[in-house]
Amino acid sequence: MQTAPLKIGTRGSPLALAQAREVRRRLMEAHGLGNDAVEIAVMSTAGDRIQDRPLSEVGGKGLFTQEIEDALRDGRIDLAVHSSKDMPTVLPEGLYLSAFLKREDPRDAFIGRAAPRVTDLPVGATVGTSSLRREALIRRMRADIHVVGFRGNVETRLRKLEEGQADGTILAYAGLKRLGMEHVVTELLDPVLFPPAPGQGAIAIESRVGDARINELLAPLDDRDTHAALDCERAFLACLDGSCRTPIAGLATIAGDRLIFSGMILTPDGSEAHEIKAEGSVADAAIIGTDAAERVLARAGPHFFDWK
Ligand SMILES: NCc1[nH]cc(CCC(=O)O)c1CC(=O)O
Repeated sequence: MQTAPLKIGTRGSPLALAQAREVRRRLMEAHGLGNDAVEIAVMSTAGDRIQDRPLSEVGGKGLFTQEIEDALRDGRIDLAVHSSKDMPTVLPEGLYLSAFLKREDPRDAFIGRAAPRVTDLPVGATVGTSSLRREALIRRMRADIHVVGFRGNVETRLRKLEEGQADGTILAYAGLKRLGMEHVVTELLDPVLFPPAPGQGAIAIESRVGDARINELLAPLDDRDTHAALDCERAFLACLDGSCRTPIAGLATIAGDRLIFSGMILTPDGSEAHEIKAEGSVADAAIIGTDAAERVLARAGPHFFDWK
């Protein structure tokens, strides 16, 4: 019997396509499927069309997912591939993140034009980024640095850097690696000083709750450690602030059955930062994240959000 091909929905940026192809390859490999058994459907989202304003101003993370999630709910696609980092903490009714591929290096990378390392940049140098977290972290390291807005996909941001629109930029090392562009990196940033965004470096697969056929096909792609780390990081994020308006960092690592989490919240100018560490059993991943969020909020105190 001929069954219909599996349809993977994705955005059309080179990074999104590389991630969708990775999932397609893994699905074919896990189940011995032929070339025409898995198709990739490219979709445009509002987030791809709005290029001129920071996303934190136009309405946040759902902008990159809504059109794809509509197609998933309608059955036009069977699964959607996303960067975990771009996923809202609350998903539409009936959809869930059913699998996470083994995480790539979660660190941020500095790409310097004026100097290879952040600490060597001249006084008053400019760094291009539209991420509130990267802006706050870089200003925490170097309050003299000026941040200029850098939107667009990875290639666009590197072109802006090349054109001299900034002295350096910061991108996820994972994305550069997936694009085969890790050679542009001039410094890998220490995750203690420069902690990544929750979910950074992990590819998430979204599917329909109760779609047994698809969810069984996805099960062998799911990496247990990455899944636990993401449960913890996303619980931390969900408890702190669903929106993109607060600089938030968080990274969980797994050692056997132990989960070690480190999180941070900052004011947008980096003048105030509050760190939190937590550890526990992998089985309690989400509880550890929620608990860390409650503790970091208590530590920050009621005036932390005064800048809002
Ligand atoms: N918001 C864009 C985005 N979403 C995921 C990645 C990188 C890949 C990843 O974190 O898995 C990027 C680009 C970047 O931050 O450099």
